[in-house]
Amino acid sequence: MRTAHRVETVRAAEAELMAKLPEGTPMQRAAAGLAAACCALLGRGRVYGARIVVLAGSGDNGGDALYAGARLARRGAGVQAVLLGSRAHEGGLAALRRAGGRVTDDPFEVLATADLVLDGITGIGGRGGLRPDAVPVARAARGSNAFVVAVDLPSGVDVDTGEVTGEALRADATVTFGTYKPGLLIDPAREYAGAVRLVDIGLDDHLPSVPDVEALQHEDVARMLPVPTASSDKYRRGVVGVVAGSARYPGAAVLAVAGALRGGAGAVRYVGPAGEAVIGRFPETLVHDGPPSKAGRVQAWVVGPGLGDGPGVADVLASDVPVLVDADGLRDLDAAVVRARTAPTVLTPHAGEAAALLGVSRDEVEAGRLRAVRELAARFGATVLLKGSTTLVASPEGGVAVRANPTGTHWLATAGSGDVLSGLAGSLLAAGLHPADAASSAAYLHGLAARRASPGAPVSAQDVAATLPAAWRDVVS
Ligand SMILES: NC(=O)C1=CN([C@@H]2O[C@H](COP(=O)(O)OP(=O)(O)OC[C@H]3O[C@@H](n4cnc5c(N)ncnc54)[C@H](OP(=O)(O)O)[C@@H]3O)[C@@H](O)[C@H]2O)[C@@H](O)CC1
Ligand SMILES: Nc1ncnc2c1ncn2[C@@H]1O[C@H](COP(=O)(O)OP(=O)(O)O)[C@@H](O)[C@H]1O
Ligand SMILES: [K+]
Repeated sequence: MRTAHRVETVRAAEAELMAKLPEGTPMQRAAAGLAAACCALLGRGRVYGARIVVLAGSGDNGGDALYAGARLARRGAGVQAVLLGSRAHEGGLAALRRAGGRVTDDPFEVLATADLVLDGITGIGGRGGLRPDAVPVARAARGSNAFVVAVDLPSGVDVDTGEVTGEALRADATVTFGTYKPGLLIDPAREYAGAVRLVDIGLDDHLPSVPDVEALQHEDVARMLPVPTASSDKYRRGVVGVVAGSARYPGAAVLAVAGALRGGAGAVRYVGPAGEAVIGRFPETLVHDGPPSKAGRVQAWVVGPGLGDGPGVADVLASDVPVLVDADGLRDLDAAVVRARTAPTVLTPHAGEAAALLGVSRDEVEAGRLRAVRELAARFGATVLLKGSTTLVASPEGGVAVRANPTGTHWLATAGSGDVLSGLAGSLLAAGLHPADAASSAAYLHGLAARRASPGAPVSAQDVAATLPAAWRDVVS
């Protein structure tokens, strides 16, 4: 599990750590880790003679960058510092000078020929986008051929939320200290960070056990996924009911069932008007064309994909088993009805559906995904999976981390892929997973399957569904 903590928590942990250690030790650990990462990025034998530019703001983020610059200068790199902001970190600047580094007053000249740029303009102390004096320098850095390494986080992004409200410096890689920060796991800021490396500075013992945001890794998902045993039968493994599709959108039913069949439930029961299309494609499905409450026992329902104005939502919400509501099922969803349910509910809106549920604009949701997903979970008393470039999963209970999905590809923005996801997550719910585990492991497998089905090229929803078993195998092996 990768865990991320907000600034306030990091500051408190750092204060405890600093009280235990000689002054300046955490910064030296950060700078050593940063310099080592830069050496690895430059490659063996490439540090000596490398042209490195340090962009140093007025705070400790600049201090980290300057001390790392000093270490690189001692290994033979030519290091030039560009001082931005009201002052420079005294110790870092002195160390750089002692090591042979220089301060330049022509940032554009040195950036034009740089191999590597260290972005130490702002770290966790930055507020808002870059200030006007830093903007042209940041643009020149990005426009150069240099590899840009963000120190702790890309300057100009919001650390705690992943929002980017002004100008920020897009990095190729980020070296972050002590713990991930939420903004490094959530778009749009995540895209500014590039590949992220974590440097241990001894903070772990001082951080709370529950982070603000976390991202699953293979081994976490492997622990959650159901495994049949000798005593399993199709009913004990769980039956998932899928209420989806309409005369207009029969394909949504087929795709939701395709996802559900790969999710570990023992059987999939389809309820709705697209039974023929479903059976034609997946004869193993049990179909029923009456109301869901008369379809027979299920352990979890999925309702909504391609449903149009079709019936079924109220019936399913009145059941006493977990329910996942997606797509058309989310339209005009009554928070009081969801809150009154005795079994868990999972909502899986995309940004447009989330915006409608919250009564705000789609842009607002996309710019502030973390706030939106938390607000929806609290308002509906439900687990909420907010889809999009970073899929987030929030739980209704307080004191639980939001999960940011690290897999996926922008090619997933294709019609029907959300239907596959809802079927998959519903199946995992029926198999007995906790709602947040079902939702987040489904998003993880779905994103992995999309990448695996068609690396770097367009992918269809059917391809994603068909590749789910391979993604599952990757995770558990
Ligand atoms: N504490 C520790 O143990 C460790 C901390 N570590 C490191 O310290 C970093 C945090 O350092 P920090 O607190 O000094 O803040 P930091 O991010 O450098 O920026 C502060 C200054 O920037 C300015 N500024 C603000 N907004 C701006 C903007 N939009 N655009 C431009 N400038 C802006 C403003 O200064 P002003 O110019 O107003 O005087 C403000 O005071 C942390 O990220 C990590 O790298 C590591 O060494 C590990 C150990
Ligand atoms: N820009 C993007 N980058 C990565 N994944 C995306 C992006 N946009 C959408 N997705 C993913 O694609 C899927 C689309 O789901 P949805 O919007 O419900 O489409 P549909 O209703 O057509 O099935 C979701 O899993 C979502 O997270
Ligand atoms: K930075």
